[in-house]
Amino acid sequence: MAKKKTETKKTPKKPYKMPSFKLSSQQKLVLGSFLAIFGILLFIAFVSFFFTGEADQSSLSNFASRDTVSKNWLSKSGAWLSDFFIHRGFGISSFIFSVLIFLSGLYVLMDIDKAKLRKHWFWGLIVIIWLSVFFGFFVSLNDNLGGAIGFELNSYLQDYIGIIGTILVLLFCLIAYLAIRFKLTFESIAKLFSFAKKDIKEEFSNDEEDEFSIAFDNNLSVEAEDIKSAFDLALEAEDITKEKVVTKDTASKLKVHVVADEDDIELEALEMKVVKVKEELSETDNLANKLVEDFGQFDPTLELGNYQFPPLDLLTKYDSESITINQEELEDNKNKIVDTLKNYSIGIASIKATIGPTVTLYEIVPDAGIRISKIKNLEDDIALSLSALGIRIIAPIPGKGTIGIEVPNKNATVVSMRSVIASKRFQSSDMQLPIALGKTISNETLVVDLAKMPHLLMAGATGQGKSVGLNAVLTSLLYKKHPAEVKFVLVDPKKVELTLFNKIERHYLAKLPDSEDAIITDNTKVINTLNSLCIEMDNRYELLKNALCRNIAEYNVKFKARKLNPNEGHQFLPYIVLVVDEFADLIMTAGKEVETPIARLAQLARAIGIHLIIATQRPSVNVITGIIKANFPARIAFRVTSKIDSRTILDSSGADQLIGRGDMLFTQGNDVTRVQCAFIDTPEVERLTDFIGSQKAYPEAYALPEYVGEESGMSIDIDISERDKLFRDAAIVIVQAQQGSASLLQRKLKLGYNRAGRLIDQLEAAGIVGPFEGSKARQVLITDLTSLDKFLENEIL
Ligand SMILES: Nc1ncnc2c1ncn2[C@@H]1O[C@H](COP(=O)(O)OP(=O)(O)OP(=O)(O)O)[C@@H](O)[C@H]1O
Repeated sequence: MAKKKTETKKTPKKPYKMPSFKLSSQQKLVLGSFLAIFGILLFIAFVSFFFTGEADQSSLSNFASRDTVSKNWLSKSGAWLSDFFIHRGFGISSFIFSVLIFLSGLYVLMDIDKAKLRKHWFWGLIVIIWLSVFFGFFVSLNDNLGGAIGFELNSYLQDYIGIIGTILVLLFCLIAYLAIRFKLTFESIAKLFSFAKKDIKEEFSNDEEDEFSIAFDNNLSVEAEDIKSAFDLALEAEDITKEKVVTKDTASKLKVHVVADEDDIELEALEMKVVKVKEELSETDNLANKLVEDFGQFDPTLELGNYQFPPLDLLTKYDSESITINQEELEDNKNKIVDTLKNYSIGIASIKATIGPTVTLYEIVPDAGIRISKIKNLEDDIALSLSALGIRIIAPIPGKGTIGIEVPNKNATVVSMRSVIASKRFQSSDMQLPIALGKTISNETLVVDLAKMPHLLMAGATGQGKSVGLNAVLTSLLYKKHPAEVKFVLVDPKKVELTLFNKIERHYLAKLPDSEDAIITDNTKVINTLNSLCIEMDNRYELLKNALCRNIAEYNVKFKARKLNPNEGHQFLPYIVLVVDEFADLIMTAGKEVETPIARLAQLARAIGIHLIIATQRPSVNVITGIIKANFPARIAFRVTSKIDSRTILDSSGADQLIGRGDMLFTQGNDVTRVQCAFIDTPEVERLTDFIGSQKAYPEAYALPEYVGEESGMSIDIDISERDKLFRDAAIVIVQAQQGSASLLQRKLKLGYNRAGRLIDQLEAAGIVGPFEGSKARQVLITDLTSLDKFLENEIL
């Protein structure tokens, strides 16, 4: 058993990745034209060699001397190269080299998929060798036909298998080549010979019957009618269901053997071979393979092919970055912890310190028999004795069997954005949406995948590092993702926090088609954007459904492999990250109208690549509601002022004991990790957005689907005859209460939300209530019941 366990623990070896050599467009132009021209030069030199080769023999030995003259059209170099390739190499087949080199140049110039080029080289080399061995037979005619290599290989083969053997080996190679390269089969050769036979058969069959190939026994001619009915009979006998459509293709492969008696034309036996129809799917597959072969995989980054990812230098290196170990402080804290615990008669078996960027973790193993809850209760006493804020006791540390006491360092170190972006963990991560959040207490960079979270909730009191945290998230994505791969929808009611990202509007932002600003600062517009995202979500689900994919990653892989037809609406789908700063403000002003689409997106959008990040400085239960919490398992808590706030965010206390300035607790649903958030200052964000913004961009920001909201003043035309039966009652309720709200109708008429909503729409169309006004109830346009009666009577007239 034990052995088994150790075996399973072995970490799998990482597959070796080939280094990729990506050439810039300029390099491609230089290399491509060099190869193409070199190919042409070789060709000219080779042609010339057959006229001037003999005369140039003597010049070859004096290549270095300037006085030696060569007759080759490309002079001494031409003479030398053609002697090397033709005379000493592969003979006449060396011409293929010049073609292959020229072709390579074209492939590089036009940036065509290299897989096809490799194929050309592979088969080209095989043909070169075969031809030179073949021409080796004719060395007596001209030794340049097969070249030295062809001659040597030929005579080598002859020494071992003789002339006949060599010819047969060459013949076999030729057949193998034709079979593999041109998919030649024995049947296709046989087909060539069967044309004459077919002509004879056609005499016995009319138009329909030439779909069958018929073999007659006893050379008997059977009427076409009979054959057809026999065929039908056979279909019935074999109980082939009607749905099985036998295509013309299949039918042509059907063979009906009819055995008939000499005097009687009755059919005795019927043998039928049904060839299965090829699945339609594999046909698109083959087409896709061919497309990929011809054009390579679809590259979504092609439109901004020259886009340069931001360099690390844009981010600042801070002086106080490296952790300095203050031995005195460590010793002092240790003594205080030990003494305090001793005062409560808690003995310690061992103590260990791990120094993090902002806090040091003291891990203690208490003496046997000590209750853990006893230590946990001493939190305040230990804090008092250490005279420090932000002490957190983790009892026990999950998975370790020790008790942790986190004590803030006197001099906290800054975790720079630069250091986390430069970390190997971030650079080599192959996550879909990697985010470098900061450093853990053991000083390791914490990199998480937003796509897996799948949404993130950030909360904390004001001034504790939320905005910096949001910037860190956005920066991580900007450093790792191409503009084609991710789009942001930014909502910033504070109007100042995210403005810098305006510069990258046409690279990375998404917006509604008719809106001017990509960053949404107006709360009423947020509702439109959220609803538009819901439409985008529904559209994407439709695309995924049609493509038979379960998630966006699968879909994009399929699209890149050219298995999805853009004419059917398929397109490469970028991830969409919705960032809402100050969520509380939104909920306060728009309430349900915001919560409903947010909840819908949070529940459903994970598979189709829409991820939400919402930040709030007011972590109260009416902002972070149950529905929001249920859909945001990944949460970040910066410092908050009360235990209740901490519980609201994390479902546990702890955030109230943080020290601020980016000190945070992160959870993805289970363990809570203390992390020092990476710090990025406004000038750094500015440099970053300037760098990206100065590059070539898309003509427009990514367009979200249009959403026509109720508040857009669109008049709803509803036919009187289509009105709800309760229309009159609803109108009376509304006019009596002088309050146009759907919830009032729900209560008074005991209706569901949808029906009440429809009634309000109809009342608006009739002109009884005014248009939608955000969170306020609609205005009632009719003042009393008498006017209402008159109004409705006039309507009927
Ligand atoms: N990760 C960090 N490392 C060091 N200092 C930080 C960090 N994060 C924030 N700070 C400090 O805290 C200050 C406030 O941060 P920030 O503006 O992000 O707070 P906030 O929570 O967004 O506040 P508000 O809600 O008022 O916008 C920053 O100016 C910075 O000095």
